[in-house]
Amino acid sequence: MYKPTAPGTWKGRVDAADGEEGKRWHQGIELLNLTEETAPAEADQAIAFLGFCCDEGVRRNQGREGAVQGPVALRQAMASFAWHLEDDTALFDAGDVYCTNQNLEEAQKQLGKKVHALLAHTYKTIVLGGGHETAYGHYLGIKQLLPQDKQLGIINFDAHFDLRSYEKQPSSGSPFLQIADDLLADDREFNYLCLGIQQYGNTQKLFNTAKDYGADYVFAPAMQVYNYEALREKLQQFIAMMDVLYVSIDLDVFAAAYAPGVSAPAALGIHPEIALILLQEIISSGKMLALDVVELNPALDIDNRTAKLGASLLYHVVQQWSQV
Ligand SMILES: N=CN[C@@H](CCC(=O)O)C(=O)O
Ligand SMILES: [Mn+2]
Ligand SMILES: [Mn+2]
Repeated sequence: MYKPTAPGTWKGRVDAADGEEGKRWHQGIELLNLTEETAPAEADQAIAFLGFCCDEGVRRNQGREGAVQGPVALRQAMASFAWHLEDDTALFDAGDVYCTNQNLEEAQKQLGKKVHALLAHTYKTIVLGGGHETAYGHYLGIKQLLPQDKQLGIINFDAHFDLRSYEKQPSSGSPFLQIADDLLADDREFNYLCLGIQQYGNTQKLFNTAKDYGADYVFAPAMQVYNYEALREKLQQFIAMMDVLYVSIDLDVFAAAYAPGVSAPAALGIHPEIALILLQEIISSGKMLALDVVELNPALDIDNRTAKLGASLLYHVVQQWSQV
């Protein structure tokens, strides 16, 4: 269910004549094997990628399968990024958790264990999905690190609430209701802010569930750069009440022109620019503990456009997160 990344996986352009100045991510990233006892991160700033290779959530949610290839495509899209990280920063690839035999529940538990191993050893964790069922596994790892008196804030860039019932079975449509119920059972608050919601993409039932659980949200049409001050204000108010933030980026929040490679593309989805600006706000708070990028379906992508968008957002996340 877990495999470390094989040497040679990260490959790309080499500017040999430029020496250290020509360095790219594939030449700087270090492989981390989580089957062995995890050692504390030695670098001041250690950022680790962990893949969740899973189609089962999307399959159960009547979606279009292919998210299992998400981590592979995101790594490829990141490999040739120019290296501009400070000397105190180290970048790691901690391998992949696989969903086997359609056993989503077990795969999520395994993901939680690996996330916990990374966070407990001071790695800043970035999970590469997988469908949005990735979020519940990610959360299972985060919650073990969360002191009882700390408020967890969840910020989800998504066209969808993903608050579907999991009574029959969990899926990519249910992770945030699972998280909510888990937090509430533990006498904690469910603080959930969804950015980029499509009214046409969520039934009345989902809006009612969002209301019942006190979820806050911004509709996709309001996610515009001209509306930045109002968005910033809302975000800052949310962040101010939280101690720790978990951020999830569902690539289907973006307009299909930018993100065709997802199970449920949004023709009127948001522009990447506003997400980038808001991500910068979030990271600069210094409260972000973990982040994931989910729902990339490389089989439906066009010229790796969606993979490159996810990867480029991660470039900026890594660049900024390593400095806070
Ligand atoms: N991960 C969640 N996905 C959406 C899919 C919507 C659709 O297929 O149209 C959801 O469940 O709401
Ligand atoms: Mn989602
Ligand atoms: Mn979505």
